[in-house]
Amino acid sequence: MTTLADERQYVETCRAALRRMLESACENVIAGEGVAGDRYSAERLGRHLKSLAKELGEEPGGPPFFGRLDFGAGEHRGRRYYIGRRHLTGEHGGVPVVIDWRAPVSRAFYRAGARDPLGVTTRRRYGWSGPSLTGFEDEHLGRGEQGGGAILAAEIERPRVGPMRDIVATIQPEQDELVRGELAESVCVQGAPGTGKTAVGLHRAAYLLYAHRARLERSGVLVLGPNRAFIGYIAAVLPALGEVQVEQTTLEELLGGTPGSTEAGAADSVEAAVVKHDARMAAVLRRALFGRIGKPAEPVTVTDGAVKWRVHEDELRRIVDDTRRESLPYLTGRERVRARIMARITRQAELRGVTVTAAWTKKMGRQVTPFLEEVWPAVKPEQVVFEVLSDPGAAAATLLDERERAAITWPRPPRSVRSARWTAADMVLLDEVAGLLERPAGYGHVIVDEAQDLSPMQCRAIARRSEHGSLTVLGDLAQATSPWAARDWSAQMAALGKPGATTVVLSTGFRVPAAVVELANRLLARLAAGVPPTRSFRRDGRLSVSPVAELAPAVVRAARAALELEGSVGVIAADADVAGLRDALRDGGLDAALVQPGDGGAYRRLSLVPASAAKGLEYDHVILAEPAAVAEGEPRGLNRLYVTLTRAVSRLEVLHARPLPAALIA
Ligand SMILES: Nc1ncnc2c1ncn2[C@@H]1O[C@H](COP(=O)(O)OP(=O)(O)OP(=O)(O)O)[C@@H](O)[C@H]1O
Repeated sequence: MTTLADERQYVETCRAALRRMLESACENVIAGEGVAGDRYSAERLGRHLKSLAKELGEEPGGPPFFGRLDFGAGEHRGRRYYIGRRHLTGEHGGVPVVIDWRAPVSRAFYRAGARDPLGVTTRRRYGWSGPSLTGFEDEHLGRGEQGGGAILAAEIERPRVGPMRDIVATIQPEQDELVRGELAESVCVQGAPGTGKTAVGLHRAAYLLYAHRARLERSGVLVLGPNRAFIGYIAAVLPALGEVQVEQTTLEELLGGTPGSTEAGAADSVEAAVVKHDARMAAVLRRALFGRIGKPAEPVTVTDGAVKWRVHEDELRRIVDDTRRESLPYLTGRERVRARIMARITRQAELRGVTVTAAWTKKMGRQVTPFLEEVWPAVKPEQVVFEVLSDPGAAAATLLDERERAAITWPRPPRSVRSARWTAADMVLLDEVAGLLERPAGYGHVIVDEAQDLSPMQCRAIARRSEHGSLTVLGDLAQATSPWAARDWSAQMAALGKPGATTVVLSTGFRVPAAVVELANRLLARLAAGVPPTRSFRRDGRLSVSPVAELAPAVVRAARAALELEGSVGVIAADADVAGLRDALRDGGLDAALVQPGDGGAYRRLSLVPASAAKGLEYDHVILAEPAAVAEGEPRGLNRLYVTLTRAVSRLEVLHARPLPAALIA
């Protein structure tokens, strides 16, 4: 047994360890900069040490640990470990004073229970107020006692005041199993709102980088979210865990679009977008690209000045046909044809006694280019998509019906490729062609959030980048709002290139209070998503549903009252109602940040959120203005309503001037 005073003393030991690590990292930066040897490794070492020094320097006041394990049996019998966000090295590089939460021994902190204590006699959790240790709670697992006490509940129920934070202190066993899953295994997580899918995905990235650092630093880890606002919300979690090398972006940006550019630029009709996102477009584009390959009709002749060498058209036809059958990327195939022609020419030259040098081969190879341009022409993705959207006739015949072909045809084709304005769906088509031309560089691991909304063509873009890596796919079929959304996970995982991947269901919610969950669950039957209802971990929270005479003044009053309380406030409304509410809030003297999908946004206590941008976000207090308008706003309006009902952490206030949607009335 240790007292609070002992534990506070240990905090000082940890802070001293942190200071020592910082000093030695700074010294090493200086030493590292003077390292002899090659400049590349000196620079790399310097960069690594500098970022370590910066990281350490940024966290001197933070809690150095959040838990403790006392082992009474097994490999660690008689040992005590403090668990924190990072290893803190002991004096003279001795036993660490704090163990990283990702280390193998820390697993017991998350998984041990009274039924299977994993050798742990006591698990201790600490409560902190800023940098000060305020208390602790013990579970004597060895004596069969288990129960998340007040500290655990307080951490899960604390008001949200800024962007998303890490959950390392309170990861639950079913979440931990996913976080520490094998790198090679792709997994799909179906989870109700607030079950921690996003949190699990981010912590999994941090865990994998710890467990497979060398490999993943080379191949890369990518986190894909639905929009910029969401990425802005989650962006600080991984850096807070010491991981700054994970690329976090939206699919749109990954494929070369700039945030929000498509809203400002060209847009598709729903009909056109639905066809462009259909898997058959992959076959259309393949045909449009590979249809360029022609039949050789004349021999290839090259000369070194003295002698002419020739490859006959029959031979050329065989080369082209054989290469086509190999199903290589288009440009690789083109170079393979060149190499095979050159092999024939080289053999002839050698038989004639010519000494074949690299310069000779290069010179002859260049003379094959006109033939290739004729028979296997180089092309850019823009050219292929331009042709298909100008006239899908030949490429789409038999693949798309007449109406579908008409839907994707440009009403007024741009004069040239260069003047074309591409829509978001076109960017996916361009990426498909780029992938047919050359294989893109992939990632070691890709984490895909809100994956239920991905189209078959978007899935292919991700599959191309994770062909040799693995995937963590996170989503909720009940929150599917796109016209092409997934209906079941096995098909979606197959589209993502990982057929047969396991699907794990999470159903305990950590965000939404029980009363709010009960209201949202009423919609589930109507959504026919085949997912189980959520159970809430939380017993706190408040729900009110109030009819009002006039919406805007009621929203302003509610927002003003909510700002008196602690935590963030989000006003969520149908997209069409946002402009009016914005004016009303401004006239009422309230400064609300407008959340836009394409914009990472600055954090303010009061946010105004169009329903279409609410996915993945959360606010302590949510004012949902006119649910009927949200439900009517789009074909999958009830799914959208389900999303908006599940954004509240502590309080949901539903205000309606019109009758509530029938599906919401029990
Ligand atoms: N084990 C946990 N301990 C503390 N907080 C948790 C835990 N798991 C999840 N949370 C919190 O619950 C909230 C919801 O988590 P998260 O956003 O990851 O859920 P989600 O399943 O992605 O939700 P949605 O489907 O609505 O996007 C977050 O604030 C997260 O920090």
